[in-house]
Amino acid sequence: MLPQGHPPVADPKVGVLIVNLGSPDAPEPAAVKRYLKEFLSDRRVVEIPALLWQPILRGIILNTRPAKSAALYASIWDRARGDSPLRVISADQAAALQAAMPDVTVDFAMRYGNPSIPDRLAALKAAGCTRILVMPLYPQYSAATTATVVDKVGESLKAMRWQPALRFLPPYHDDPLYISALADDARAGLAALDFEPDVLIASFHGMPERTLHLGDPYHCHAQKTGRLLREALGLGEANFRTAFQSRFGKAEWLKPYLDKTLAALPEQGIRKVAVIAPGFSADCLETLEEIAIQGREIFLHAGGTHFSYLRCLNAGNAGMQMLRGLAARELAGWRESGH
Ligand SMILES: C=CC1=C(C)c2cc3[nH]c(cc4nc(cc5[nH]c(cc1n2)c(C)c5CCC(=O)O)C(CCC(=O)O)=C4C)c(C)c3C=C
Ligand SMILES: [Fe+2]
Ligand SMILES: [Fe+2]
Repeated sequence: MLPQGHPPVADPKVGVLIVNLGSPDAPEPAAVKRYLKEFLSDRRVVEIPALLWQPILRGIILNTRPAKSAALYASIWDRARGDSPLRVISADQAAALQAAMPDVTVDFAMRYGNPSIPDRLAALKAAGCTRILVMPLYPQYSAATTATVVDKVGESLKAMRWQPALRFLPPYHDDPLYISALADDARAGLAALDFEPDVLIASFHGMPERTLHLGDPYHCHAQKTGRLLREALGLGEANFRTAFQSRFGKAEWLKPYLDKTLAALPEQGIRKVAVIAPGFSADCLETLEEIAIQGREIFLHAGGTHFSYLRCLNAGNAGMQMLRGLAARELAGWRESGH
């Protein structure tokens, strides 16, 4: 019994918060503008001094890009559920993880936009979670993704008197659980095609090339995932490529670029390709639009005959088995303690 006048105390619980990048609230210019303003003002995402960058962002980018991006978002929006694919899939992943781990409280948040990290951390705390495992669903570490989740969690905890204990899922780019989930899913995806690809392309989101020289391990993590996936699938180097997509701005980004690769393959006699996106835990604008729509057009226009995009792990069996395994490992010692 608590003494009279003592603030209420919930039964201590363990929480899990899965986090992905985020989407605008609606496929409309005003919502995209709000989202891009938050995203592109993050100094880990655009590493240009704010005094230089903010006038470009507010004066040019936020006046031109939202209308274009909103149209692209509209082309992939999940109409049935009235939401962005990334948010819909994140919700499904959280629900499936919750069903598999009834003794912990699972929720999801988006780094930019909604549901926000401070909001969901506050909800987990209110539900009694004194220990929280944060799982940034980025297999490959980068300062622009993984680190900024940690930053935001830290910022959110600044406002809390009674902070929960925290753990963070480390990058899992070479984890056997991840590689075998990718390989199993890729094998099933390839077997379901009505053609046999000459080449499988593993496409990763790009990063500015200078981040590699500044010590960001993202490029190395992506290359290693690509190699391990190729080996797990038993493919030779001639039948596999790693590429980087979604270049943003005028600087050099990690190469080879996906669009240039797709445009060049047909003249090398490679006319049938499948593309997989192992760096994305959930399908989103960058996969459903940039690869599956734009990538296909580029390849077929260049003389390719067969193109297929293999979807992400999403909330499917292989991916959920992996997330359960990763979560169970990172929670070791917490669940058993009765918290
Ligand atoms: C998976 C890893 C990701 C890395 C690394 C990454 C780096 C990065 N991204 C931008 C700029 C943009 N990215 C955008 C969308 C977007 N990016 C990722 C993931 C990574 N980004 C995802 C999952 C998504 C899709 C979100 C969705 O709602 O579906 C966009 C917005 C879309 C647009 O307007 O075209 C921008 C802009 C930079 C600058 C960067 C590294 C420095
Ligand atoms: Fe991005
Ligand atoms: Fe490297």
